[in-house]
Amino acid sequence: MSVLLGCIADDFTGATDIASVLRREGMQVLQINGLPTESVTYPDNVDAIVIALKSRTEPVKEAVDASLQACNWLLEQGVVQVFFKYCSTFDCTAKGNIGPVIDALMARLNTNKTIVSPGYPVNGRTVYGANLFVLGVPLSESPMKDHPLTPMRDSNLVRLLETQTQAQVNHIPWQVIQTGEAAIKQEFDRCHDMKPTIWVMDALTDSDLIASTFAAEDMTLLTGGAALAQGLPALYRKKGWMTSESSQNTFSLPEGNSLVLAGSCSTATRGQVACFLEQYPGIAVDPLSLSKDDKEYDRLFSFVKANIGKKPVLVYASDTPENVLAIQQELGQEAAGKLVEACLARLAVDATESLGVTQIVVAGGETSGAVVSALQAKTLLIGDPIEPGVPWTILQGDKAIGIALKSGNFGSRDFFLRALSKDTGE
Ligand SMILES: Nc1ncnc2c1ncn2[C@@H]1O[C@H](COP(=O)(O)OP(=O)(O)OP(=O)(O)O)[C@@H](O)[C@H]1O
Ligand SMILES: O=C(O)[C@@H](O)C(=O)CO
Repeated sequence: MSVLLGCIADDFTGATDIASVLRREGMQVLQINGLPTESVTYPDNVDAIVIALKSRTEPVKEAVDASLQACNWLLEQGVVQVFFKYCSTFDCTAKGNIGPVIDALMARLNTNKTIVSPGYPVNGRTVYGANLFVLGVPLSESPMKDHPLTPMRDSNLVRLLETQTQAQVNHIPWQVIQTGEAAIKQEFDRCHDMKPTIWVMDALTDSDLIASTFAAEDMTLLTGGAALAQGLPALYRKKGWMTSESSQNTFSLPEGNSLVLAGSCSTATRGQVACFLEQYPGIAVDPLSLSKDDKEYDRLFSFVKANIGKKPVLVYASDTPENVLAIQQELGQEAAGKLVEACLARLAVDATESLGVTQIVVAGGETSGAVVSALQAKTLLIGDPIEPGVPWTILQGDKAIGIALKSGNFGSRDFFLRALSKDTGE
């Protein structure tokens, strides 16, 4: 059997996150950026394909259509399970897109049951009593309440989902989950409803997540954060679908200059920006000037040009919630986001074309989507993780470019420095 698992990720950092988890557990993984085109080919030994969409904040219909197209393509490749990967902080808007995409995928896969499990213990995301916690703080009291695009103001996953899905939403408490696979299966079996049903799964530890995937072995659709996927390679080995560890991709980062582009305004990214600036040069984007004419872009590019070389350079739009709000009130939330994303994406293209940049670290999922799309690489090869959930990858395009896509909230304070001092491969 070849491709076993097909993942549909709603943003690009989320895609490299789940790809990295599957690779760590011994799968050969291919990441496709955007919807696959006819020209996409892959080796026979690929076990899992991750399709990176930029559907988290798109209008519902567009997100559903793109997810269905991705699902159809994955089914054509013969996958046995489909995994809808969303953020471990359940990032969504009031309208979706998590619920509507799950509904559409359930209908497409002709199934009436799935699970929702965003927990990611190693990165501090846990679910208890159907409430999502970030480093022990309820989601709605965590910095996610001020996210520029998807402010999360409710921590209860059942309540959040009920406003977004047509399905029945049930909950399996941790007291059941921690007793293991058999008890969880009994919970699933108690439901004889023909109505589509989603179970929100509590998860405090990796073992809880692994028990959940084993209990859900017959479900054709799984949904959750990247950590939920960690048990799948072992499950597939148990079923005899995967016999051994696949040979892994090995690569060295291409020699050249390094650029860090930060479009995330998360607390973690702002700390990483401050840490980087203690040692290396960086420049802040001024979104208001950017909205007026090209002078702001020229200022940023000139700074990068003047400073890049032996040292890495940082360009960041990351700012405090108050300042971001002020910019959004002036320019509009979506327009401000797109403007900043387009600027950082343009810098990535110009720096790789004319400043010898071959290593790029991007912070932020939407920002990563914009940068990778602008670099026009259809596939990514996944390397070793720099920190949990953030691997180095190599863009498969005309030029070899190493790129690390860091989820806004991930990484330690010195993440950018660690990323740029680390080579990858086996
Ligand atoms: N100063 C700013 N003013 C307004 N919008 C900004 C500013 N800086 C960044 N943005 C926008 O905020 C959004 C941040 O989203 P992004 O997904 O890149 O980061 P994140 O949400 O922290 O990361 P992740 O999705 O991986 O958790 C982007 O659309 C970006 O362009
Ligand atoms: O799950 C996470 O937190 C990340 O993979 C992500 O999706 C950030 O955008």
